[in-house]
Amino acid sequence: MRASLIQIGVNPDESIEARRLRAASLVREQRGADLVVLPELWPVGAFAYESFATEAESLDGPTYEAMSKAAADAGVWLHAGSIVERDPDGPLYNTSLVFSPDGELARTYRKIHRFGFDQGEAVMMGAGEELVTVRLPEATLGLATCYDLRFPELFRGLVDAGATVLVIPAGWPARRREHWTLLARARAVENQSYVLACGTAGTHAGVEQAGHSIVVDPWGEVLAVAGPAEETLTVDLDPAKVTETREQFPALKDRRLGLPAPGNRR
Ligand SMILES: O=C(O)CCC(=O)C(=O)O
Repeated sequence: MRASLIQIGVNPDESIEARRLRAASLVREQRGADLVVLPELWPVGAFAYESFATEAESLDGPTYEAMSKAAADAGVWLHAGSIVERDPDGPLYNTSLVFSPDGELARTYRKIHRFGFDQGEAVMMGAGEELVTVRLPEATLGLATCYDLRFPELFRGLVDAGATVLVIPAGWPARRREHWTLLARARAVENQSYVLACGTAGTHAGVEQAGHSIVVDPWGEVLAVAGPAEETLTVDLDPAKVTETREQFPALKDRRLGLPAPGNRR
């Protein structure tokens, strides 16, 4: 199963329209891959809070249009990263779009853990309430976005729902790059799953992006890692390795769930 992670640059000197065209053409170049992944909020930039309301799109908006065509032209499964979704009946959401190789919108995922504490995304966007997996012929994707990476219980939920490849588009800041790499490897090891973590490159809204998109196998080995600049990583995954790892080192079977809360026993 060949996966390509497009670590696209999000510098403000490029218009959103131009970036959409460029992203579509980068996706088309990945013909021959099984799965292509773009990062979080790449059209607008994850920290461009002042543009969220004006650049919000409906689920059949311009990013949908461009990515649906690009997936169909390339004949690939496309995790098109996320957009600022305008829900006509609700708040804005940070929503990922996954397309099948015929360009159909297969699933959407609204980011569950909003970043910013009491500011930014955390107050400007609604929180997703649903775990999402996507069945591909070779693997089951478990979807998460950026800050979600810090919440291991989300990934356990995805694994319990059958996920074998955890896909994490992000707009991670450079100043916490160590956390990004460490958490991506931790999520792979503890869940005995592939991790595809695709970040953005460049600087926007004054926030330097970490880049360093990373692919980790179910044993925690780093298969590929990008540099800080725009780059596409292409990696061959072996879906059987998930089953093998889970059978040969069956730690997931040793979980002890439902233990009582701490008591007062001495
Ligand atoms: O958790 C972090 O350090 C970064 C999270 C983030 O930038 C985001 O979710 O947009």
